[in-house]
Amino acid sequence: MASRTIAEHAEAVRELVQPALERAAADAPEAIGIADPGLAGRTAAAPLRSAIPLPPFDNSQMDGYAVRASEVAALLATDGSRATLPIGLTAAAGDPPLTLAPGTASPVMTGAPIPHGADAVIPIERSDPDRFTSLVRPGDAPSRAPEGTVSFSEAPAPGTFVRASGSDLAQGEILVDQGVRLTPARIGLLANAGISEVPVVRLPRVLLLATGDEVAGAGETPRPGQIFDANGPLLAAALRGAGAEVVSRRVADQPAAVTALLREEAPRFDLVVTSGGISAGAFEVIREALTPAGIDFLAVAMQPGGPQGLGALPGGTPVLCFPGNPVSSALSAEAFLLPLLRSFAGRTPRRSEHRELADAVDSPAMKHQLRRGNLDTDGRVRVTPPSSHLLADLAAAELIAHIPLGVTRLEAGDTVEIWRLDD
Ligand SMILES: Nc1nc2c(c(=O)[nH]1)N[C@H]1C(S)=C(S)[C@@H](COP(=O)(O)OP(=O)(O)OC[C@H]3O[C@@H](n4cnc5c(N)ncnc54)[C@H](O)[C@@H]3O)O[C@H]1N2
Ligand code: MOO
Repeated sequence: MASRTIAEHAEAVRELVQPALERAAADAPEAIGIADPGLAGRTAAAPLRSAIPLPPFDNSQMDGYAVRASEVAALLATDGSRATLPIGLTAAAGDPPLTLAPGTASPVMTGAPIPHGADAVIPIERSDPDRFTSLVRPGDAPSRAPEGTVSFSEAPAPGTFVRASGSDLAQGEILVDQGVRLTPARIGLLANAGISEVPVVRLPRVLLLATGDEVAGAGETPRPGQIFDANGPLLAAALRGAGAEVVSRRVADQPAAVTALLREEAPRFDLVVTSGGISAGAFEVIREALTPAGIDFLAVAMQPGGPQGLGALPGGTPVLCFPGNPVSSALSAEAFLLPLLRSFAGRTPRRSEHRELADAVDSPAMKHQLRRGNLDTDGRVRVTPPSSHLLADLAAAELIAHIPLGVTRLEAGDTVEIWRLDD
């Protein structure tokens, strides 16, 4: 069996899978409602521009009085310490804009349209009295008229506490560009501009096949010798988390059953991922079913995750075959597939850092070793044992430490590359 480096196999997987992802991106976009939580994390399929300026109209940044700055300045120039103005009609948020009568100050609430004629807002706490004494809105009974006066001791500069129309985004500007991932803030921005449906790139569709007669599904009663399926749910979660739509199937250890299932179902998917049944045993269902179809089974110089398979199925759908040990399956996805899906979904790659090891680590000379671990309180890397059935250790890990090919031992204090498993 030929043995490849992680980088070489990652490149082979990229060459196989990337064209399928690109075909998915070229498909007709899906429209998702702006308030649908499923919009989060999707990718915009077209540039979206704002039909309106944001904010759409000049509005107040404070609860206070809308004034003409020049009138307040002129009164202060005369009196020296106080500018006193009759109180005008009140502008509340949601009201249509009113007109500020000359020589008056209008109570205005945060978010309310700045009255025509006003050009500044004086916050209520800088007004005398520092509470509203007369609040009459244009729609109130005709018999009611605003009463009393309000005084100010400072003249605001024009524009003070006015949120100008278009100051967030001008009309016609791009809200979200094509290919951009829809974060909560971007969804909020689109909503603010009145977009009700967003065209998004359809998700890559992955058929996930967990094999193994020893594997019982959730809710089943395992027979003696059986274990519960960990890889199906683990890989489904990993692929979904990286931005794929996943359909999971379990199949008996019969090559004919695998072949029939794939012939029937694979053409509807962008990618097939299998777990288990690919190594040197006597009953390697995936290897037996797919070798005649030209799928390549090989060894990557990597532990865990050494045995791998890849190729295109007869209908053209690419298939990746991961080894059955749960940690091997998880790290195969982590090393080869998730980076492609994350990048397709507009996500940043896993953060890679270099950190000191807390303890010495041994590693086979001819393999990259991917050890799971955590940072200790001094920020040094502490790894767990290497066996690929230790799923509880992976579940508790915050990082993967990469001990490169050719390195047999790293001492405490040596630097090691880590990938952070933040999300
Ligand atoms: N003689 C050799 N034996 C093995 C070799 C080898 O080179 N020579 N490689 C070992 C390595 S490394 C790995 S990894 C495994 C890979 O084997 P398979 O991909 O064929 O996987 P299985 O044999 O089907 O299963 C391995 C292991 O994982 C458990 N498993 C499988 N599916 C699931 C699942 N869905 N959920 C939970 N656990 C699962 C399965 O019961 C086995 O214990 O081969 C080594 N052997
Ligand atoms: O490669 Mo296996 O994945 O070491 O356990």
